[in-house]
Amino acid sequence: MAAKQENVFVGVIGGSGLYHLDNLTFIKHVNPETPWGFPSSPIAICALPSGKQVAFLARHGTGHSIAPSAVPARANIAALKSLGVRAILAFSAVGSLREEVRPGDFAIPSQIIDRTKGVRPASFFEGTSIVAHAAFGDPFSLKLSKWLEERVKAVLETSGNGAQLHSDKTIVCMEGPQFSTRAESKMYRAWGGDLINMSVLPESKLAREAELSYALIATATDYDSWREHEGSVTAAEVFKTLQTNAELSRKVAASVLDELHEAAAQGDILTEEVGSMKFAIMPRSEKQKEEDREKLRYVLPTYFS
Ligand SMILES: CSC[C@H]1O[C@H](OP(=O)(O)O)[C@H](O)[C@@H]1O
Ligand SMILES: Nc1ncnc2[nH]cnc12
Repeated sequence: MAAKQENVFVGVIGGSGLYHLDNLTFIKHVNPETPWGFPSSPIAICALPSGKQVAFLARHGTGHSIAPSAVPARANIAALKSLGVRAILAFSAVGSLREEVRPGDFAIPSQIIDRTKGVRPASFFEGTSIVAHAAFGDPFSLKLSKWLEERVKAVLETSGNGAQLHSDKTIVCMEGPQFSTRAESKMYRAWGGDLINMSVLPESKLAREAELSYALIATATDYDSWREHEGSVTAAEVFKTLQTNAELSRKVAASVLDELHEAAAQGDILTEEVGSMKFAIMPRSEKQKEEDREKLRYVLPTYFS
């Protein structure tokens, strides 16, 4: 088990365009080797102006060298948990499937539609002799997401660039790396999808298995490929807004992390995830291999000690 970092209760996962929280004070890098390998890149332990510390992880690596399908999500979540993280604030650059969610706007989704292709290891229990079925009806931490809404809205209102916050949205997670066809984009809208990305799964599933609170701040960069009289999304289009969104994301992070650290330390917004796996894991049997129990102890010490 990696060494817990004294008083690090909040982890931030940066997506495309957000590779550093350079408005915070860098302290050190830690690079825990987990039973599922190393995280996308060394985790930066950063200090807030108050001195409180947070962990920052670049989902695609700081040089954006890791494609969506290859993100070591199990190592990322396990590494953050091993540091003592209890709540994860994840950022993601997303496509918008709704007119009202404009490029430059932010959204806090509440639901996910899985359009990944099953090529991403999506459970810590995969390949072990232990079976577990995590509850995932509400894929994001309801209390953490609600807690974030007003705070993120307040930052956007003072940002001056007209960015709005949209809540209670459904995000489609596709495999990629190519963007959607026009037909797929329209299909996702018909299914009730509001946003689209390539990275929220299995990250959110693994956070739930590890009993971590997890919320996503989606930052819109394009209208995907559903608008009749417009070109379909291109990386160039996405890149136009990435930096502006990243700057605003850093302001959001700097604004909420101090209070979130305190809340996470006290556990008052974490109760819904802590203990959620207690009845999800099949009862112990002689068929469960000790080496598998040891592996899972890394993320769920309560149940496998
Ligand atoms: C650069 S557009 C596609 C790419 O951007 C998003 O990454 P993230 O969610 O980590 O911000 C999307 O999921 C794709 O990985
Ligand atoms: N249109 C899109 N589809 C998938 N992921 C995205 N990230 C940003 N824009 C996207």
